Amino acid sequence: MEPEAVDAELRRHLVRHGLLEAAQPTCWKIENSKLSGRGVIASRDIAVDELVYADAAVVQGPRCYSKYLPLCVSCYKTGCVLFPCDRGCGLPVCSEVCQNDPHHVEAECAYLKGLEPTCGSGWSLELLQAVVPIRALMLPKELTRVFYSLQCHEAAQHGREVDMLKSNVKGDIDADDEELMRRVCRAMDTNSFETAVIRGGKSTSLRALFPVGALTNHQCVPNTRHIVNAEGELLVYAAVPIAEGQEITMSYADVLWDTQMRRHFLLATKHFACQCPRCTDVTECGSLLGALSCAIDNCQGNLLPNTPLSLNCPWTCNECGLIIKGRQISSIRAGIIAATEEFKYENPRKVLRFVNKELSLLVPETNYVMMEMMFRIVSLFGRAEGCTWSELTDEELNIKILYCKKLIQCLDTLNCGNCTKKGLILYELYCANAEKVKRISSKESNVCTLLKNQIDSSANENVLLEAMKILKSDIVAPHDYREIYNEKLLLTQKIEDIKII
Ligand SMILES: C[S@@+](CC[C@H](N)C(=O)[O-])C[C@H]1O[C@@H](n2cnc3c(N)ncnc32)[C@H](O)[C@@H]1O
Repeated sequence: MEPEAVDAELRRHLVRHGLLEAAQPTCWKIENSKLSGRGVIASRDIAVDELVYADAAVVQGPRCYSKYLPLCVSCYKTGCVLFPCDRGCGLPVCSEVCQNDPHHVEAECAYLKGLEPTCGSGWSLELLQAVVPIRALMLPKELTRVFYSLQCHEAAQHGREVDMLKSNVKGDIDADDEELMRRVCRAMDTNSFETAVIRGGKSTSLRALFPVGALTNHQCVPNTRHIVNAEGELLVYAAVPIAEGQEITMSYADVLWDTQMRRHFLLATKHFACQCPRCTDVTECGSLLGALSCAIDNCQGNLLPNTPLSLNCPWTCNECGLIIKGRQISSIRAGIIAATEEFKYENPRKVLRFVNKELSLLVPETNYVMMEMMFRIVSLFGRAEGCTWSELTDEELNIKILYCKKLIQCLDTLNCGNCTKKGLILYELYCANAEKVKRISSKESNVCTLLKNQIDSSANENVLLEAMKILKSDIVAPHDYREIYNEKLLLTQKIEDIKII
């Protein structure tokens, strides 16, 4: 579909959801992109932190990976007792209320019952994975049209949900329904976003199709960040100032991954070979996220790829000039990744021991695996079982603060601006600083130290404000963040009310 027609379709979608007034100007337009196909282009200068667009999902539901399942098909609760829906649709629910929820009864439940699931009195994980394309069948015509305006991966694996559906029911599927469901699967694999809902204080990962989001192309240093709010809307903000005519981009991969990791992921999941400025730069914008330690004794240099876009190129040390073949680099990388996998999901203290005793001997501190481990320690110190705030030693608290600063420095070197990851790390830094101030206040009686502590405490409030400016009402932020955010929001509203009175 031509950019102008897609632009009009998207505007109708946003107006239908009350996210745009008819004829209201926007700071974006859909045009042909220099990156690929069509893209979202800035129609005027956009300031940092300005809302670029808010988008509503056309369809939302369980992800198609058993890792994120099972869950209740109605409320999406996980980690609870699930039982098969009494109506015999073959899907799991967690309560009578969920079983009788009209959204479930009138949609996937009615459709599946008609097809006679083969799981008998049980429920099927495979049918649960097919819920999103089934839900798309119930959408009004103007919404199914959206799926035909989007780019779609054509490979055979995109549509396995429909294959799973067919092998789990006795009845025949209407040919038109199958065609639409396969289109939906392909469109979801190309364009869907990971979203989440909070149930029982825990977040469940879901997938959703946001049409304007689906037109937003990728860059490894994107100029936006995005959050999903409690209403399930996608909110896209400028992470850096964006000039009129520039393409609005987001990252489909983790910004802290190195070039090989990101390019491999993008090729495998989104079927394109990224050639953005970061991917072509040997140092990855100076971050050295891909660098490996030189193999020569006492050499402090870094091994860097000669031509980063080619997977098997030789790597050269930037100090001593040592050249290592691409094949050897691949096996070194594979060894590091395998060693890391073992510790990745361990208790954070074990991760820290691994970082200090093993990883630091294998890779320089700038390497992305190191960053990944630091991020894990930062996210879990203060929260994980056995490592709650009162259980952390002073030394561990200082390590958390140090890692927060290193991670922020890396994001700033990449020029990621006010990206979501920075917001999350700033919040962790705020929490760790606050704990440190609390500890000093309870131990000290020296007036000068207490005064300095008070100054540190008020400076720390600015760190919290910075984090809040970025994360806003993001539902995947830690639950204690969301509590603080809501409290501050309430306070601001009260002050506004007083001003009006
Ligand atoms: C969500 S769509 C983006 C919109 C798409 N350009 C269109 O015209 O509908 C994702 C697909 O766009 C393409 N794409 C996005 N960013 C790209 C980039 N930086 N370089 C090359 N292709 C890209 C890839 O084919 C990817 O699978």
